[in-house]
Amino acid sequence: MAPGPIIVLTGTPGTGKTSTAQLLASSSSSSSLSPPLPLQHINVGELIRDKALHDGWDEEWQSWDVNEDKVLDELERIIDDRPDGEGLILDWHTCDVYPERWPDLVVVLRCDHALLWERLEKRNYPMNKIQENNESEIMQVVLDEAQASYPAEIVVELKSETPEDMERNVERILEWAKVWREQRAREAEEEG
Ligand SMILES: Nc1ncnc2c1ncn2[C@@H]1O[C@H](COP(=O)(O)OP(=O)(O)OP(=O)(O)O)[C@@H](O)[C@H]1O
Repeated sequence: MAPGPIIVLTGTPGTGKTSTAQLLASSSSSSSLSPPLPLQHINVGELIRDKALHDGWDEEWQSWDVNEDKVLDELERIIDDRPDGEGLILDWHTCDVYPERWPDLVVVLRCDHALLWERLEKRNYPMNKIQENNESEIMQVVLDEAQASYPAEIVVELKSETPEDMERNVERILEWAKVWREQRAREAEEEG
């Protein structure tokens, strides 16, 4: 069986990547598709912390000083070693570090900036980080980054402000994955 799709799920911190990726992964494994199309959730931020893919802790920004080469090597291992038929969801607040050939779909989650401010405040983010992320969301930095890094036809922007938005987004991505697999199977058949 061919490998499943690589879905880059990105957006400003707090837009809902991890919540969406968790729902997407669990919905994909419980869906009635035959054969199944499981999507494994990779929380890249957690991977960086757990596997020390960084060069230390930045006190001012309260974040890891990410070592991109180590991150890419680790992700490449995960991509190569995944079981046949399994897709991946790469959940991270940045997306331009991946090689262009990796993603089959790039989803950029968007959220009203006032709502984002509240979400980050609830998480006790330091003020400089709340402000930076808020400005970044207003200026659509992550969307611009995605559009500059990947072909327009694979980049989609989805609103993620309510639980209903999240459910709708998960349904849309699952539907996309199903069609993506059907197209791949047709192409493989044509190639003989
Ligand atoms: N669509 C949504 N509707 C309502 N609440 C949401 C939605 N998406 C996320 N949230 C809430 O916003 C907060 C941040 O969500 P989440 O951790 O998924 O964001 P994130 O983009 O992964 O953040 P980070 O990049 O910092 O990991 C959580 O409390 C979550 O429950």
